[in-house]
Amino acid sequence: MMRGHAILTGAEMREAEQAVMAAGIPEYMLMERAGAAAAEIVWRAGGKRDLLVLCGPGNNGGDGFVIARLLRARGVAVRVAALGKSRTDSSMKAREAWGGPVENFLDAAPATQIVDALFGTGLSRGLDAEVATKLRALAEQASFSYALDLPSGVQTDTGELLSDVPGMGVCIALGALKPAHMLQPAATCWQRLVCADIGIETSHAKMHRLAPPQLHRPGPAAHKYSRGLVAVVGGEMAGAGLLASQAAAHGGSGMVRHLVQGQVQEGPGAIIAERTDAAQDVAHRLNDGRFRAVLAGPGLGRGKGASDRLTAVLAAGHPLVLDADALVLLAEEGLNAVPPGAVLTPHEGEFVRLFGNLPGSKVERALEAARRSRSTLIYKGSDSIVAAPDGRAVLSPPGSSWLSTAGTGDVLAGLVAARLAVTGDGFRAACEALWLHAEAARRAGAAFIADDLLVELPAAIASRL
Ligand SMILES: NC(=O)C1=CN([C@@H]2O[C@H](COP(=O)(O)OP(=O)(O)OC[C@H]3O[C@@H](n4cnc5c(N)ncnc54)[C@H](OP(=O)(O)O)[C@@H]3O)[C@@H](O)[C@H]2O)[C@@H](O)CC1
Ligand SMILES: [K+]
Repeated sequence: MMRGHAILTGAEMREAEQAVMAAGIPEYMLMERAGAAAAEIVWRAGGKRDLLVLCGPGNNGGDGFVIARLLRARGVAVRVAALGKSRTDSSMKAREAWGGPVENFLDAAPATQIVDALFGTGLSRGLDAEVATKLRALAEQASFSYALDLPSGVQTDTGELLSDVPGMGVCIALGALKPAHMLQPAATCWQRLVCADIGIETSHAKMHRLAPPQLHRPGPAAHKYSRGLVAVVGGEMAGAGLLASQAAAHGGSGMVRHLVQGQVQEGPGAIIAERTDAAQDVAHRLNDGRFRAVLAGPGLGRGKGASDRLTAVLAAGHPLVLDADALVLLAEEGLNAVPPGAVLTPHEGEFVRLFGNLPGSKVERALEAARRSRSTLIYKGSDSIVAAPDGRAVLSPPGSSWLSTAGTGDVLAGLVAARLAVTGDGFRAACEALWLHAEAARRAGAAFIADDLLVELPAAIASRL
């Protein structure tokens, strides 16, 4: 599976920094590297436009002093404004090396470009109101704005805004991404995110950014069963099951059986729709060892009949994808009913019903829920997370906000089932499905409906072969 950029928490970042220092590289050298990498990004974007660097008391401010010095050397008209004294050894050293005038932050006049180097991973509370107000004013008056490591006011591990945070142009993550670079509301505080490599070791990271998957075309001996047979167990609302079935069919599986409740509706000829009104009918159809994935939830309903259908699904012994109403029903039955290795796809409301109000960041909640349910989780939202019981997590960058429309969840669930049938690996299937779903949305443009995503799926898949 292709790995995206590593994501480290604030504490993991400090550990990684310690490891680099233990290998003989002093902290100040890391600061020089961070400043040089960021200065290069600012130089490429803004060239010789006048620049104001806003420096805080810690090492984030120290990085700012390095940027100021390096860009002054390139002929940029640089001013520096600081929020009090520099308090760490490295930031004092960087300030000394700058050697130029340092204005008082609250009195600083605007500039065409600003670098926010007030606080990074060491932010411990929200900014004082007058500091936040001044930062917003300077950001709004600038044509180019850069947040160093994180915009000041953003909590590193949770993505919360501890005080008002202005919109920034570029966020320059240092050494590795942090959870806040992927999580809401922080992840919408900038237009562009770049990660500067400063030689921090990240190969041990358990969290990564969602990467474009590496997909494979079917081999010459492939047939419909070898490519993966999927069952979609529908229920009271036929449309949702049909959408999920179509997504499962377009997601690369070999064949889809749609177990319908009530009249069989008109749908694509490639999908085999079978009327299975009673739970025993579902159980009977699922008694087939060729199924590689069974999806239940979209349009299932929440009454006794739906509950009985779900019981048949849980007992069938196939790899499962459980979504929507299946999750609501499971919240009543309890997590013990979920066979290990399933993929669960809750949005916020379904998540809380299933797992209650867990503490911690969205990533921590996702990982705890994966552990408790012994399942892979896609914790959906504009910052979707894939979490595994073994502690791995993949965080999705913000995608198209047009996905907030009816039926897109059904499409995602169908895609997960397809990829599970193809790969046999729930975590991988969840990541591939999430990426393909986001890519289909990107290709669909704006104001699309869920059905439009289906049309874009073949091209989205073709782009990753
Ligand atoms: N780790 C790495 O590998 C590398 C890290 N690098 C850089 O270091 C950055 C982290 O540096 P850092 O730990 O010194 O923390 P930083 O964000 O500068 O602030 C801490 C200071 O601010 C203060 N303070 C906090 N909140 C406040 C508030 N609301 N209002 C007022 N004060 C507040 C806090 O005081 P205290 O909380 O103790 O009261 C403390 O004095 C990181 O983001 C990256 O840029 C790179 O140089 C190289 C490699
Ligand atoms: K910052």
